[in-house]
Order: sequence, then C-alpha cells, then structure tokens
Amino acid sequence: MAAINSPSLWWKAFPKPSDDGHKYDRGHALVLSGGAAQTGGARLAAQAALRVGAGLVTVMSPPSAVIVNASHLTAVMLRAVADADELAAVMDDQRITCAIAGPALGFSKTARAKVDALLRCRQKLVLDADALTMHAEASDAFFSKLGSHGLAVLTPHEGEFKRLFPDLDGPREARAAHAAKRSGAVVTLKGAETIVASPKGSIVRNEHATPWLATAGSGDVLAGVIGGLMAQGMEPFDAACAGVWLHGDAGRRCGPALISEDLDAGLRRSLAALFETPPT
Ligand SMILES: NC(=O)C1=CN([C@@H]2O[C@H](COP(=O)(O)OP(=O)(O)OC[C@H]3O[C@@H](n4cnc5c(N)ncnc54)[C@H](OP(=O)(O)O)[C@@H]3O)[C@@H](O)[C@H]2O)[C@@H](O)CC1
Ligand SMILES: Nc1ncnc2c1ncn2[C@@H]1O[C@H](COP(=O)(O)OP(=O)(O)O)[C@@H](O)[C@H]1O
Repeated sequence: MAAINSPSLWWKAFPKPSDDGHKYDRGHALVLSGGAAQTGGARLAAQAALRVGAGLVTVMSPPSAVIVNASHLTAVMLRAVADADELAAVMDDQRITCAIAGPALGFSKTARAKVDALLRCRQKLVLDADALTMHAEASDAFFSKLGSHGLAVLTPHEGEFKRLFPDLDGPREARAAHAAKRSGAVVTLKGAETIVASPKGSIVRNEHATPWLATAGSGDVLAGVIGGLMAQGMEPFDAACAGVWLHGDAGRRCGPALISEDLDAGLRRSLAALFETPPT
C-alpha cells in the first residue's frame, strides 16, 4: 500500500545549508548535454539542480555544442567533454556527487558510451528520457549495471516505461514496484499521479501536482530537481519523493499557462515556503 507523498515523509532528510558551509559542501552535479540542436533539456535540468541547492552544477557538453550552451548559461558552469573516457576522467573527482543524463541527450554512439561510463562510476545518478530509451533493446544488461551501481533514480514517463518494461502491465503502483525490484534502481513513474518505488519495496504516490505540468521540458526539470537533491547527499528514494513533491508544488504555484522555464521561479517560491514553515 502506497504512502501519499508529503514533506513530512522526507523533510528530516532534506538538505539544509549549514551556517559555516561552503559551496562544495552542497555538492556538485553534472548534466550531460546533447548535440548543438538538442541542448535545452540539459539546461533545464541543470538550472533546476542549482535552484534546489546543489553548490555547483556543470553542463558537460559535446565540443560541437559548447557555443550554444555558453550563450545560455551563467551560474551553471560548462565544460567540453568529447567522449566517454574524458567523462570518466572528470568523474574521478569525488567532489562530483551526482550526474544527470537523458534530457535531450540523443542516441549517438558517444552518448551511449557516456551513459555507460556513468554507470561504472560510484556517484549517484538520475537517468531520464533518452538515457532510458537507449537501453530498450538490451534492458537486462542495463538492469544488471544498475543493480551493481545501486544509487540510481530512473524517471520514465509511460512511453519510456513501456519501452524498458514491455512485459509489465496492470496498476501503476504494482508496475513501478516490479520495475524497481527488477532494475535495482528507484523508479519514478511519471504521470498525472507519479509513483516512486524503491528496490526494497517502499512505495509513495504523489498527487500534489497540476495538469499544467504536461508541457515540454517539465520532466527535464524534475530530473534536475532530483539530481540536485541527491548531489547534496539525499538518498535516492527520499530525493525522488521530495523532488516529485517540489516539482508538483512549483507547478501549482505557477498555475495556468506555465512553461518549463517558469518552474525555476515556482521552485524558488516552493522552497521559500518550505523553509519558512517546515513540516512538523
Ligand atoms: N526543451 C527541450 O530540449 C526538450 C527536450 N525534450 C527531449 O526530447 C526527447 C524526446 O522526449 P519525448 O518524451 O518527447 O519523446 P519520446 O521518448 O519519443 O516519448 C514520447 C512518446 O511516448 C509515448 N507516451 C506514452 N505515454 C506518455 C506520457 N505519459 N508522456 C509522454 N509520452 C508518452 C507517446 O507515444 P504514443 O503513446 O502517442 O504512441 C509519445 O509519442 C527527450 O530527449 C527529451 O528529453 C523534451 O523533454 C521536450 C523539451
Ligand atoms: N496531467 C498531469 N497532471 C500532473 N502532472 C503531470 C500531468 N502530465 C504530466 N505531468 C508531469 O509533468 C512531467 C512531464 O514529464 P515528461 O513527460 O518527461 O516531459 P518532458 O519529456 O517534456 O520533459 C512529469 O513530471 C509528469 O508527472
């Protein structure tokens, strides 16, 4: 039986900046960018990770897309990374605490190799969108890597879920629970209601959202929120529950006609309200 998502479930574990802390104490999140014509999804995720409190966020861009990304980024940092070996070398820095891959990443050989390199690292991961779909043909090998990794959150919408778990049908809660057990990752099955399931059997249902969130890039923002929380030390299941609730709350605060860029201001208001009146 699923618990209903609310801040009382995860507030204790929610990252709070310490009085004498510095930015590296708040974690460093990386976000993989797609090619020059596919960069928006990564930037939406990166901005969300920074907004939710990660101390540093860097977009890892193919060299061909650096100029496009550079012309749109300010507080979020940017680094060119040509291939999986270069990415693995960056990930050797243990101050990097989370990586987010999938939003508008594409399916090139290099993009696939970069995701594979992330799966071999020890840092927490959020895998969304193309980083899920690219494993549809060889899902067992993917699940085996996820199981060994042990610190990943998957954020599929129904279409992506069906590609990875084509044999699972029935109620959404049961499907998400099965998928989490099979993959060894926390599964966040997105939709009007979002289900968060852990490999150990915890399950949370989120109703705190708005249909105005059904807009291009909104899921990319969610991936960034979850990754930004994990970058600050939150465990994958707590971060997924908190991220889904905050994303829904930000959407509600934006209200009618929201587009994904607006969620940044919505998240700021949601966080201000949470810190002003913390749940008891
Ligand atoms: N600004 C940017 O840079 C943005 C970049 N983006 C990037 O674009 C890439 C493609 O992502 P995508 O999700 O649009 O396409 P795709 O993977 O083909 O899946 C869509 C198909 O799945 C199905 N479907 C079933 N249920 C569904 C559901 N609940 N929600 C959604 N779909 C559902 C449905 O098929 P149908 O059921 O109609 O047959 C539908 O046709 C990806 O990299 C993403 O990050 C976007 O985030 C936008 C902003
Ligand atoms: N009808 C709805 N009511 C509430 N939330 C929704 C609704 N439709 C979609 N969402 C939320 O919006 C987000 C959409 O994510 P996704 O489908 O990945 O979009 P994109 O790929 O464009 O970023 C998810 O967090 C999902 O839960």
